[in-house]
Amino acid sequence: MTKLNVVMQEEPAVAVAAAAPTRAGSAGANHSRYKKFLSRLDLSSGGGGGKAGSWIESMKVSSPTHVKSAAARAVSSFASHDEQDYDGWMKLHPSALDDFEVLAAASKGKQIVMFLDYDGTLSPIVDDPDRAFMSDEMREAVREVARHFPTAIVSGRCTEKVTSFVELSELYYAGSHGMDIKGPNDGPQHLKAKAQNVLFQPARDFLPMIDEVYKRLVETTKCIPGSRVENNKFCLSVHFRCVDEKKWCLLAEKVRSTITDYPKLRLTHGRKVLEIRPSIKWDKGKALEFLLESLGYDGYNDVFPLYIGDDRTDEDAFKVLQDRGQGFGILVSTIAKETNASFSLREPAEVLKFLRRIVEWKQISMEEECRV
Ligand SMILES: O=P(O)(O)OC[C@H]1O[C@H](O[C@H]2O[C@H](CO)[C@@H](O)[C@H](O)[C@H]2O)[C@H](O)[C@@H](O)[C@@H]1O
Repeated sequence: MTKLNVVMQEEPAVAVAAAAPTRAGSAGANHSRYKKFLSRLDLSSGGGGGKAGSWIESMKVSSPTHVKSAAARAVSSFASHDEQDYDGWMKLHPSALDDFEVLAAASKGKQIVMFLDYDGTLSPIVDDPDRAFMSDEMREAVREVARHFPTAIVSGRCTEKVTSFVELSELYYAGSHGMDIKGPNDGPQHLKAKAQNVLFQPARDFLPMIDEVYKRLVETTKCIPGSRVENNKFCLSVHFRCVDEKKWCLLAEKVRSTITDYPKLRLTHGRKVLEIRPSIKWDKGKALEFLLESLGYDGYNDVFPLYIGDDRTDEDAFKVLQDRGQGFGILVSTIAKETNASFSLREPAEVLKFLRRIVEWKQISMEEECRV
């Protein structure tokens, strides 16, 4: 994994503190507030802590005083602001648009299977999670992708919610961070036939517990303006995007004290969101493997999975691809971040361009094959 001047997305201030002394004052304040917030969660110990020690670790890595790796120093020694750091990072994680030909050549003769995260990948990040709609252009691009390649949406949201946003019945959906997998109801015949078998819910036993914790969290956090608890069926999201930073520690404390009573749950985090989920060995990476197997591609060398995502939870899927040496992960990010992805795209608008490009490329390849 590349070690760089790593920052956690949604914490640009930390990066700024490292790179732009002029803004270091407010960045430093932000950073220490965030550290306090994390320590309130006491994530490194049991009682719902789970793997959150790695969360604390990533805070340390993103700290301005963290000693950079040799690679990071080589890349960023000349850097004096964020954009230069990003340019260095881009050399290691090139744009999937600029290097499209490289990516396409690597997939030549192989079956591409497309995996797409939803929030921050297909739809822009907005304050209200209920209004994170994808554009009609994006929907059309995903529809076209699914006409050419088996396609799955892999999201932290519950399957019903993300399906209602995407509105394409020909896709696979792996909601609740991959804990609720459904096959297409519609679409090309070859997908429909295989999809009949696809319905997997490894955390079914947790449903009553998740419901109970949801009610408790709604109650305990209601005094914190802007906070919001989202029931994602097999997991929960506690949003703090609209919470005054001064109240983050209080929110953290309330979440921590609630889930201490549930040692079978663990806490992770995403973009201004705390995520509570069952402590089972299941994540977006496992969901990707499950879907590849369901599609009949297990042990099949000529498959080329592409996974596009923006969040920490997508790293599990990038890691699976890296370990299998198959396909590529593409990270959506405007900042340099530690990642297992090979390529990058800056934002959903670039994802749209990439999806259109890959369809166009596939159509041209098919025409060429017909001519031969
Ligand atoms: O795996 P994803 O599809 O990326 O889902 C992850 C979380 O996404 C949503 O929250 C994020 O997007 C919201 C809308 O733009 C934003 O307000 C929030 O701050 C982000 O964290 C979703 O609401 C969560 O339930 C998902 O876990």
